[in-house]
Amino acid sequence: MKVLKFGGTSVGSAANMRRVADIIVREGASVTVLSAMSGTTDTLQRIASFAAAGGCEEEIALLLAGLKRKYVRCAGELLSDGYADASAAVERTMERVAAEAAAYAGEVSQRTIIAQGELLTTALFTLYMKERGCRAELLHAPAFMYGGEVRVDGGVLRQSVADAARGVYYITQGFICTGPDGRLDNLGRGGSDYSAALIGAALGAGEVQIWTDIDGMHNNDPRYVEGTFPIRRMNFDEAAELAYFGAKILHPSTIQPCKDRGIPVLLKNSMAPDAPGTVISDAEVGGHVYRAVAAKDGITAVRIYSARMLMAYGFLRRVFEVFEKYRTPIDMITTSEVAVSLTVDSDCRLPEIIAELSELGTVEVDTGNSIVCIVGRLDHAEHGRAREIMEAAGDVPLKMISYGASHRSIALLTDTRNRTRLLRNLNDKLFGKDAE
Ligand SMILES: Nc1ncnc2c1ncn2[C@@H]1O[C@H](COP(=O)(O)OP(=O)(O)O)[C@@H](O)[C@H]1O
Ligand SMILES: N[C@@H](CC(=O)OP(=O)(O)O)C(=O)O
Repeated sequence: MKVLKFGGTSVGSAANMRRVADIIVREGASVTVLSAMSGTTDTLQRIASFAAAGGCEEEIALLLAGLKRKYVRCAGELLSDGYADASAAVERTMERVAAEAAAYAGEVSQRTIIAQGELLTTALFTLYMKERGCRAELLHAPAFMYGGEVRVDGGVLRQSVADAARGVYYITQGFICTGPDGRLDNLGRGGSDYSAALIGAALGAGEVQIWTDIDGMHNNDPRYVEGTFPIRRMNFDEAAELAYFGAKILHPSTIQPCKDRGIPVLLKNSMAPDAPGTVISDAEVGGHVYRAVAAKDGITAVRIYSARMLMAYGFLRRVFEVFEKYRTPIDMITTSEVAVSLTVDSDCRLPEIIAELSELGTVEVDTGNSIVCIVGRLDHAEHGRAREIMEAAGDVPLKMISYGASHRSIALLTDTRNRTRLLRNLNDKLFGKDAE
């Protein structure tokens, strides 16, 4: 059984959706997970923000009209028999978003609004599959996907896809789920990859395929660095480190469910389906020491100075408890005699966190940073690795270095203004022309 996921760019137009349908049929996909057409979730998020601010009816109407045009045009180019159903679905969705925005009731409305992109895209695409003569069925992901302590109701899911072996193509939404309060919720931005991995794991799939707009995981971020190349095979742990530290192609939580069940993950290009892509599995991959570099922006560094830390135990526990209380994960951490520095990628609870940390010592907050992570076989017993990396970084100022927690990665913190230069320096020095 194969589970395939297509990202927003892969379903971003009628032409791309046709390509996606070809791939689904060619691969014999049992379950297909779709994101919303590219740009939709951002627009819905903006509508929700305007609704939260209040008094922005015009802005909301303008955004809704744009969305409606995009979906109606797509339906027009894609469908003939199914067009009337599709445009009725578009109309209903726009009305629902408008009503939710008008009666905005905080986070619950926000979640409902941003869920509509996946719901509409999958509805449209299922109509198209049917029009092509395929036996396609639309599955409502929140019926089996749960957020909070994320889980899939395997019983409900297996029952829902019972006819997969008889050639039915099941289409479902990535990203969305039922929240702990029983209402529509989501798995966080970019979460459709995670949906596919969870569904694959729950069904014991033979393979999870993540289809995007690039030929697999590259050795560096192609948005900032020229001459990057795809990595053909990766180990689960390497891929997890890269996704965690920013490789945008993969949501950070995607690898674990597949690793737990030993299910290979393939990263493929929907614009070039015959390109080999990247295979991620539990096989140890030999070869070059340095595998890839990734960057994550929007990082805030928090430093806590306290003489009480000197020779004390229990201090770090108290610091961690504050982050735990506000459900804010820590990415990097370094300590000195009287200070601890750590980084977070979410600043939504930062005011409360800082207020509580201030009871432990003097707190300094430094925003606008990036983590750049080098992933490879970084055997700590080998001579000269750290020097090699530092020399490659060159004169880029580094604010924190995290080395030693894993044999697979070293993470560097720098001001985001230096991120591209650091990525390029590392690319030039750590990856020779013959690297893959
Ligand atoms: N290491 C990397 N390898 C491949 N792509 C990367 C990497 N880092 C960043 N990217 C970017 O990620 C993009 C794909 O992002 P993604 O969110 O998966 O798209 P979608 O969900 O629309 O399919 C690529 O177009 C590429 O620019
Ligand atoms: N549509 C959601 C979920 C998602 O995963 O999208 P994509 O696969 O296009 O990154 C988002 O934009 O966050």
